[in-house]
Amino acid sequence: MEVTQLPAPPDVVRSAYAQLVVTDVPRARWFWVDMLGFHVQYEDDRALYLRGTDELTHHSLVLRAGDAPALDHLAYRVRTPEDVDRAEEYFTALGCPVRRVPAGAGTRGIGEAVRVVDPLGFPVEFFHAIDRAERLIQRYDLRRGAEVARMDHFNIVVPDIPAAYEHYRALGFGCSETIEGDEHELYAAWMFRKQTVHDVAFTSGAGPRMHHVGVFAPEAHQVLRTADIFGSLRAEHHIERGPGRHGVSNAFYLYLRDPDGHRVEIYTSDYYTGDPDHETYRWNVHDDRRRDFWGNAVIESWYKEATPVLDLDGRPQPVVSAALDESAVQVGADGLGIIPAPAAER
Ligand SMILES: O=S(=O)(O)c1ccc(O)c(O)c1
Ligand SMILES: [Ca+2]
Ligand SMILES: [Fe+2]
Repeated sequence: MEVTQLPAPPDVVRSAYAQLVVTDVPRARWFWVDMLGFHVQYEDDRALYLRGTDELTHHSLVLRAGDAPALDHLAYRVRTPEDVDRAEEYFTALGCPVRRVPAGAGTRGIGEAVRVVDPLGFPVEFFHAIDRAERLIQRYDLRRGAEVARMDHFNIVVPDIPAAYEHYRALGFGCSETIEGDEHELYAAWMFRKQTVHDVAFTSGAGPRMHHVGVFAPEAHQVLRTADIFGSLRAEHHIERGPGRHGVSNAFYLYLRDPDGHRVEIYTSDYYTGDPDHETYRWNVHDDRRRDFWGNAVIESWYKEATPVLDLDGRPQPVVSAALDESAVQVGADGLGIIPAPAAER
């Protein structure tokens, strides 16, 4: 049987923005602007267009009003206007739902774009043109809370990690780290186009669902200060996991849940991955330093809870249950309270 050649994939530069549905815009503004320190590039009573201090383009997060919390779409910036056409051709050839979004007809500040439901069931936009924005990098007088610098990555919940890995490999993403079983079955993977640990990562579970957006803070100090601020304001119930040091990525982290339950990670101090022969670092699922380098337990809600995603017409996508469940793997302190015997002294 003739193997049909897929057209060239779009040249993805980076994970660029997420558009989330929130049920109360003023409450979301308190969390994402007042507490995390995102800058408001544009707002009205139905939506907030936000960006971090280092971001020179219109936004990296859109919060729009809706009846139920959901991911409206993830968006990757592509290198050229022609890559928007390549995205249309590539995902059409894959048999995915594809919709052209003319400049001005979609998300404010974004030019010509293509939206697809990708093979993993996620609503994803590919765009090149985005409005420039005022340089805020050295406006220390405007920094607040977590002092969010930029959007760093998307983490998505998928029932089939190998399928997600193959899809993003075909899009030209590198793989910086994985979590694997004793027979090398894939439990999680971190993949990149920009030269850091990841633009996208996969958590095993019922999907398609969005696990979290990861936002970069300048240093560990901001991560700790964020936890202190939430504590000071009797908002500590928004803290879900951390602060801590990741095994995978080596980043210092804190996970929060926003008023609609959307998960956000305040993340800093990962590493460079830009050399052409960069090698994947592989963790064993039984290594209890993989998710927290100090062995702190991963709270069950972190594995189980995630945000529903919409199709191109705004309808919630049905989810498929996972093949592998990392939280069920009998490992050290991951919520099972079983402290392993000390590893043999090296
Ligand atoms: O918990 S993990 O160390 O696996 C991890 C590493 C990097 C991330 O961005 C993350 O969300 C989770
Ligand atoms: Ca553990
Ligand atoms: Fe993350």
